[in-house]
Amino acid sequence: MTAVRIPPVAAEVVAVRPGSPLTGSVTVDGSKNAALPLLAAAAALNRSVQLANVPANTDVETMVTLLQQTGWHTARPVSDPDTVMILPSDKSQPGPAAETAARIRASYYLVPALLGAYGRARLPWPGGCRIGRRGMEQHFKVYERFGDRTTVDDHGYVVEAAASRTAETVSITLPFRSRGASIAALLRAAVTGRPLRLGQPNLSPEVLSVVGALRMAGWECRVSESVLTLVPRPSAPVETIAWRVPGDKIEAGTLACAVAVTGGDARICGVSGDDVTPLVTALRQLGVPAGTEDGVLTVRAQAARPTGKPLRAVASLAPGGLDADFEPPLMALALTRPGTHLFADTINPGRHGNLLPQLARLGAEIHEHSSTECRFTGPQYLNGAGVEATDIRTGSALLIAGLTARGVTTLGGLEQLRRGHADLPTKLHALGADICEVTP
Ligand SMILES: CC(=O)N[C@H]1[C@@H](OP(=O)(O)OP(=O)(O)OC[C@H]2O[C@@H](n3ccc(=O)[nH]c3=O)[C@H](O)[C@@H]2O)O[C@H](CO)[C@@H](O)[C@@H]1O
Ligand SMILES: C=C(OP(=O)(O)O)C(=O)O
Repeated sequence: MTAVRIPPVAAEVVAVRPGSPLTGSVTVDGSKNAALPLLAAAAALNRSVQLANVPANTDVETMVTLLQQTGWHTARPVSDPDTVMILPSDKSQPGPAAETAARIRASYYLVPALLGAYGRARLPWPGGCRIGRRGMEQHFKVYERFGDRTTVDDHGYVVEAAASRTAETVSITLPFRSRGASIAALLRAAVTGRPLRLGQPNLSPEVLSVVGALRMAGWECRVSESVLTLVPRPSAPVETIAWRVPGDKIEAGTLACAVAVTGGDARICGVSGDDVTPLVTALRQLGVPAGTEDGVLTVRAQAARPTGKPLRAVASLAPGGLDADFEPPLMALALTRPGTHLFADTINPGRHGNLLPQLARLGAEIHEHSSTECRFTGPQYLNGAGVEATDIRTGSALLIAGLTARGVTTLGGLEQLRRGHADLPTKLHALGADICEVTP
């Protein structure tokens, strides 16, 4: 199959089939799930921020549009299109368009910036992937601890800023390590200037990149597993701040699983080793040699020795836990490896409901113990079929499965895949995958 590069927006499906082992070197984009809160953090500080390594996926474009709709100015230097400048709000814009905000889950990161600029935030319920209930009650508890008022209705929610100002420390302990609620607390503290003591914080790389950004903006931040504290420094710097979006750990993990499934050897560049440690552990458990050094994730599946050991992939919000978004690509890989493997994701309770029926179309036999836990025995030999990217990671997992499924696999629903990855098929092609974008 000839790989033809067509402008992404034109393709209706991606076709993929087995070919040679993937080899070579590829660089990941900046992380979508870190870029989204960093863009919102820039708006919350209401200072000039230069954010580098911003990925060109559609969720990030949506967030930039939301900033523009709510009065922030954004610019991309022609010489460096991966950099976005975010400039203070002119406070003359209407609120975000509900239909734009409803396209992504992460619109909730904008609440603190909107409270700082307008004293009020009205947003629709989180959109994005349909992967189960996405509550916000912990976000609301955070805002209420800052004295804000929250109200909800069928369409969404309203947060109104506290009427009175105080410099008192805000102390909150989260009942579970929610990433979204942790970032809400950090950004609300940044807007109000109030010291924060956050118990049971989420310490994922995405939260830590916001912590790093606030430190650069002059905040003192201490982090331990049990508590995170944030204190404003009396004389914070005022010039433009330069932040960088970390490399996309999930894109790196996805490419690593793709290389491994084909028995290839490749270098995946631009990602912090710490961010992919749980993924590397899972690859090794499946007998795939993998390691990280100096921002490069190396996979040497040509030397793989299937272990037959069971993989227990349980998504977790705990520090160092397996990010739920690593699970779908790992599942596509584990299907081809000997052993009886268990996958559980209670963080995104609708994910298995998306992914498993699509893998079944390729002939996968997976036993569902419950809606969030399943078990299967590999190796399984899949057959190409027409499948749908019903969420971002289901889409990327199906591309990995298509690299081994006999015949051709065609993946539709590309708008989901592109929400999270600007050009995953192009990166797979750069490693030698037999993949092409097809327009009718
Ligand atoms: C845009 C983005 O970065 N999304 C990621 C983020 O989601 P998200 O920001 O939703 O992750 P959280 O850690 O906040 O939430 C974990 C789970 O708890 C639920 N919850 C959260 C807060 C709340 O007040 N009530 C509530 O029910 C969420 O809907 C989710 O099902 O982290 C997840 C893993 O941690 C990833 O799989 C998502 O890809
Ligand atoms: C679930 C994801 O995204 P979102 O929460 O933005 O839909 C994801 O990034 O895989």
